[in-house]
Amino acid sequence: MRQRALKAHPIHYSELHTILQGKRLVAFDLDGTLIDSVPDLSAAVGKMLNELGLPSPGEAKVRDWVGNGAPVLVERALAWALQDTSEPTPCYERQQRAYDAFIEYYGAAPNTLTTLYPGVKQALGALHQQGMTLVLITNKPERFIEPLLKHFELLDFFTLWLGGDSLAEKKPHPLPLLHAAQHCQISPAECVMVGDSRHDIAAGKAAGFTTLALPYGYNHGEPIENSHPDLVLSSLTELLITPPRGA
Ligand SMILES: O=C(O)COP(=O)(O)O
Ligand SMILES: [Mg+2]
Repeated sequence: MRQRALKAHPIHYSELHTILQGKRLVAFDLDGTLIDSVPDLSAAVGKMLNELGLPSPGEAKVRDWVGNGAPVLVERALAWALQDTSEPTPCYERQQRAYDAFIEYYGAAPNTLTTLYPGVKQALGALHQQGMTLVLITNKPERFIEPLLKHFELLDFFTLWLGGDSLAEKKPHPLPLLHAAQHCQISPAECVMVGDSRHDIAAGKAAGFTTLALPYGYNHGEPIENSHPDLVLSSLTELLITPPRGA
């Protein structure tokens, strides 16, 4: 059942300061955290299903299917489209054809309808300026990361980016987070994971990172508060709050 997200309370400087104190690395999720990519993902899913003679699901459904990487997104879309047909479980060939078509359609138009969320560039810029090491950890296939970051002029902020297919495990497994920390020679206790889904928060907790959540992204229709992150921001603009006068 879809629940209404709890309204994040306004963040006080001291709260954020405590969370970020002594931190040296911030790992950002991509879809639903930095970019609202569902319109383009949904268009590609629709074209893929139409090519197979199946109906388009529309953006609202796709929004709830994003978060476990492209193969699972395609699996969920096929399961929805085939549920009332004589082939409720697609054969391997159909699954593979669907995945290849999705990758082709999404690769052809990954940033036509996709937009940056408020405060993203400013927050990344401010953290980078403060000397924080920034990494990007998404479950999206790695091939799409660099073109998207380039398109939105975010690439230069990041030291490292990992996709769902970059390593043997993806979020909610802690491996990509631990890999990033080790690569940057920073201990997990000095790292923060910022994301919109339960997979980001679970991976962050399992890796020993502090966890910050955004409530506006894609979390399978559930409030992110259910995952008990260390702090919920209402937007990345809140990372820009400055000390109160005299603090
Ligand atoms: O491709 C996905 O499933 C979503 O990727 P994310 O990890 O950037 O939210
Ligand atoms: Mg996400």
